[in-house]
Amino acid sequence: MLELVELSKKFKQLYAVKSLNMFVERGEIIGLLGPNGAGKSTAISMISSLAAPTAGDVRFHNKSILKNAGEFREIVGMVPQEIALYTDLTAEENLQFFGRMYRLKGSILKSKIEEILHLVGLTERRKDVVKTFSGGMKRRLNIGVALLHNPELIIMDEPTVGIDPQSRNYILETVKRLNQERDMTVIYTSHYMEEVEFLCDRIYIMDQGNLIASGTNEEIKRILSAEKTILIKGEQLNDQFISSLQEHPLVNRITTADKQVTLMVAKEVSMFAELTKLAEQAGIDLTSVHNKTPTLEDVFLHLTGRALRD
Ligand SMILES: Nc1ncnc2c1ncn2[C@@H]1O[C@H](COP(=O)(O)OP(=O)(O)OP(=O)(O)O)[C@@H](O)[C@H]1O
Repeated sequence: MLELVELSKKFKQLYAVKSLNMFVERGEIIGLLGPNGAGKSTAISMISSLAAPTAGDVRFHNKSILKNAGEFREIVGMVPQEIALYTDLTAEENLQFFGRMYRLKGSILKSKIEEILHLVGLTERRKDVVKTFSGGMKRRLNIGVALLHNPELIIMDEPTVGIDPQSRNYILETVKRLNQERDMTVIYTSHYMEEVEFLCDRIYIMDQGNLIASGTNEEIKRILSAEKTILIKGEQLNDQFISSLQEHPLVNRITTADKQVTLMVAKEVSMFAELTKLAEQAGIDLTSVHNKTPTLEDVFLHLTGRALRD
């Protein structure tokens, strides 16, 4: 359905996106995962024909969208990171306004608005002006606007950043429903790996403009088949303990967070006795040590040596 071919965008000396290849089949939910600045927004601005590539092509049903941007916009819905709504208008008035821009009118527009208000859970707040809405409600309405013209493909740029957990769950469930009930194809960007794990059939992981891994959840996690992750918890994990692990020959990688340390070691390595000894030497108590099921976050750490949320 959609194919990116060696797609690149350069800003002065910096490649925001470098030679990105990607394909999307009809009915898939594709995740584009990466930390801030990875190039996700730049990639989807090119996909939605809002920005011109420096090199490469975007093909939709085998046709370059670079030459057919107008036609392509009719079949794609874009949910930008920034909220694009009129805050002095009500939810319903916003939908009417954007609906007319898509040349919808009369009873068709009316029933479409009913359907969308219901879909994004805002029927009861339809008459309220948008400036009284929470961040999550604004984002839900923003998604509604992108769905007005029945797009075949919807592209969402980090739609859950900075909103309350309830709205976040609502949005995730709505995306799933759109996909399952209406066979909508979705490209979903995020730096939350758990969202992408929950939603997506296939995932592309980007870092600093480059594609560093792609595949299904399981395929990507198989990258870690030679390693395992150990999660260590303790009340006072001091500098001595952490540096003894950083310098340890059996430890491939380490990340630290409040009261916990995560190690990546070769699959066959058992660190238990070693950890007890190092804790004793550092004069601390460990509250728990256990092997962790790998996550996409671990894959990212493995591939880049940095945490996804740095
Ligand atoms: N218009 C621009 N001019 C110059 N540099 C830009 C421009 N837009 C993006 N960049 C740079 O390109 C890189 C990729 O940015 P982009 O916004 O695509 O990343 P992202 O993965 O979407 O991150 P975020 O989650 O913060 O939106 C960054 O280094 C950014 O500073």
